[in-house]
Amino acid sequence: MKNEISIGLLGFGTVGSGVATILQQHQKDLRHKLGVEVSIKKVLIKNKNKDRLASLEPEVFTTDIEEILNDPSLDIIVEVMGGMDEAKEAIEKALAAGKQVVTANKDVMAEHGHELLKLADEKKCDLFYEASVAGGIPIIRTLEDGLASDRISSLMGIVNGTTNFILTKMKQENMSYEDALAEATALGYAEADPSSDVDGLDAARKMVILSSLAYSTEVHLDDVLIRGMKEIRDGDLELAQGFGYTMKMVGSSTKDEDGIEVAVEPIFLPDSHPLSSVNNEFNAVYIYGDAVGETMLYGPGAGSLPTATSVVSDVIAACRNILLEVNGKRVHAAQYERMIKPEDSRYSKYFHRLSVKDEIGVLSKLTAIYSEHGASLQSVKQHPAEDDGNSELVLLTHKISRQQHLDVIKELEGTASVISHYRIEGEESA
Ligand SMILES: NC(=O)C1=CN([C@@H]2O[C@H](COP(=O)(O)OP(=O)(O)OC[C@H]3O[C@@H](n4cnc5c(N)ncnc54)[C@H](OP(=O)(O)O)[C@@H]3O)[C@@H](O)[C@H]2O)C=CC1
Ligand SMILES: N[C@@H](CC=O)C(=O)O
Ligand code: NA
Repeated sequence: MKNEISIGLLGFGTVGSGVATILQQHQKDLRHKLGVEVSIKKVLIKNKNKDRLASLEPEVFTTDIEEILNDPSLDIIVEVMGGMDEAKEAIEKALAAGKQVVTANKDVMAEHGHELLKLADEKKCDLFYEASVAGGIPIIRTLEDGLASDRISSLMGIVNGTTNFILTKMKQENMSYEDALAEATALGYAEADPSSDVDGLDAARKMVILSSLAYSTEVHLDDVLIRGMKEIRDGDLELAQGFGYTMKMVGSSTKDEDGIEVAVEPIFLPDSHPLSSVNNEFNAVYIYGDAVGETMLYGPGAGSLPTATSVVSDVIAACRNILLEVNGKRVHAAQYERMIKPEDSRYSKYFHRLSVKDEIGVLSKLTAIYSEHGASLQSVKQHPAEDDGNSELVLLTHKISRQQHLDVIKELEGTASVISHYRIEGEESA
């Protein structure tokens, strides 16, 4: 029986230093929970001269990844270095060497998770990745364990802390997009390349991970419809508010007999929707299970200690399995064939904001386009003409297919200029 479990930590930045802090500060509790000592024996860094957010003995640090991956005394490799190829290779090597792996890397898990989990199964090793989605929220564990008895039919989440922080600051404090992004970066929420936050890729990766798990099928990044924050125009947040909606960057996925649809986009959420009041860097995931009905998990989606909480919980799970000698026993193989829904069977209400020449007959020309495509309108609002003789029209549709929405937008371009358009969440009565 082991009396000590040793960790090799790949990365000592925002998350890695949080992992060290929690392991140090909660050492007594961990010893009580596990009955053994858990300690960090080696840490990979790039730059030996950097100031660190947590302190460890200087001799644990190395810039040579092989020194960690080839160390037979290490039981668990914690990958919090980020990036793609090197991190993926490190996870593969660690699994090949029979080590348990914990990662916070959604880039790797979204794009290579299926093959890495298969490798973990073959090598009878654990590969845990709770921190990869919604930092401090135990969402992976909830889908794998808490809701294991149910069939999930939809998931909706605010799964990117940076974009939620930016939208909150813009709405509540009238902050500019640039200032809000700079603050999110300074607070350690944004990715090394924040374009993956604001362009929706980070959230899309998280939705791939969640949807694959929730529906027990392979979901690929190409399957996700992605629209980023660049689609948002000045005045859109206020317009949303005027109609009783809140603009949020939301990841959504549903499964029915036509297949799965997954999207990440700025959408209009009714103010009464539970996700509308999730602000700043907080995340929340709203789940609908056939048996359980609605549930929602809420918490910090990014940041050093919240994310490290999930990483260390995965370490604890791996330690328990080591002590019971049951690592690598989870079933990861997908149960269902991958089936993605076509555009013409994805239904929603839409918001269309147009700029039109303020002249006689323009409104009837526009509404005729909607009728031709079988898209019925819930409301039409016209704003007075500006000095340039153009006025703005805001149209809300009833539920139409995404294909109808795209066809209408394309055809409108001859008669009007489309300023912005968004999906509206909710039923007709919202
Ligand atoms: N920050 C957050 O809130 C969250 C992050 N994540 C994920 O966690 C992972 C880590 O993120 P975060 O801690 O923010 O990243 P940081 O950039 O803060 O830290 C990365 C660490 O890895 C080290 N590192 C990176 N590449 C190399 C390399 N090639 N060789 C040696 N060392 C290397 C860096 O070394 P050095 O310090 O010397 O530069 C640094 O210590 C990422 O996958 C991220 O997506 C997940 C959820 C939330
Ligand atoms: N950049 C990410 C960090 C956590 O995954 C975010 O903003 O959510
Ligand atoms: Na999580």
